Amino acid sequence: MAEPLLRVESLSKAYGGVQAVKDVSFTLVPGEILALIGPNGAGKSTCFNMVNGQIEPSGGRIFIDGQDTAGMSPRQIWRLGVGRTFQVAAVFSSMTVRENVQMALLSHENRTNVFWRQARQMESGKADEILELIGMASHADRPCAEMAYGDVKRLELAIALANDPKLLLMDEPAAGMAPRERVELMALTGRIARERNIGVLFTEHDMDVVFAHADRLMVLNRGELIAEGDPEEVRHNPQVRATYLGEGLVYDQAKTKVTT
Ligand SMILES: Nc1ncnc2c1ncn2[C@@H]1O[C@H](COP(=O)(O)OP(=O)(O)OP(=O)(O)O)[C@@H](O)[C@H]1O
Repeated sequence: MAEPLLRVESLSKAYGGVQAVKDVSFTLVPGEILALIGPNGAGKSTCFNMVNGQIEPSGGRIFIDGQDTAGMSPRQIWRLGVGRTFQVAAVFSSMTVRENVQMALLSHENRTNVFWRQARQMESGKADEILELIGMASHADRPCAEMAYGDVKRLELAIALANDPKLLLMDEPAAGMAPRERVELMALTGRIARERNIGVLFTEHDMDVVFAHADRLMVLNRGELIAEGDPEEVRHNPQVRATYLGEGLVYDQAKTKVTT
């Protein structure tokens, strides 16, 4: 069988006496949208940050495209073709939309040392292609400081795409966005991921976003993977229902609305 894009084997992380992640294993194939969900403190961010190299695992192994990432820095992992977006959008607000994407492209090619005057001329065609892809071509010359938060989050997706990722890690991509914008951002991400065969691993608290856009879900509780499957399987899993009901969350109301 072909090597999955991401293979996680028996991943664990302990902080002193706190076992944040326990023996978690899963795979992700190209073009697949995989959501990692769970109540607060379940271990989602810890898992995520082990995959992107920010946290060193206490045990287990992570393979990206068959390559063991043990001992690699976040930069080395990024170079394997791993793009990421953050809970709080990270863009240069003093630059325009196009300049932000140009910087990301130059960074991908290790050319951020060129003078900015020169850099402005470089990669503008490719930057415009990416902006076209995410529907922001008409915003190219706008300073980021003037943009609405939803547009900044879309730009962040463009920056992650500049690295030509095989794997995209999205930590609560919809946090802080209006409900309609959240659904639109994930629909856009899903479309691009399927078109370009990019595997996406994302964490999200908004169950509308998760159930509408994930191909597959994994549920963590107290560091352990308690369920895995397609949205319908996970929705009807008794252990998952008990976990979420314990948190005061009900997610099977009309249109998978979350109420707390
Ligand atoms: N640096 C740290 N030192 C000690 N304990 C930590 C540290 N980081 C996380 N933890 C603990 O590990 C557990 C998992 O935390 P983590 O942030 O991964 O959960 P999460 O599912 O991402 O939560 P949230 O949804 O609230 O972001 C929690 O009990 C948390 O308190």
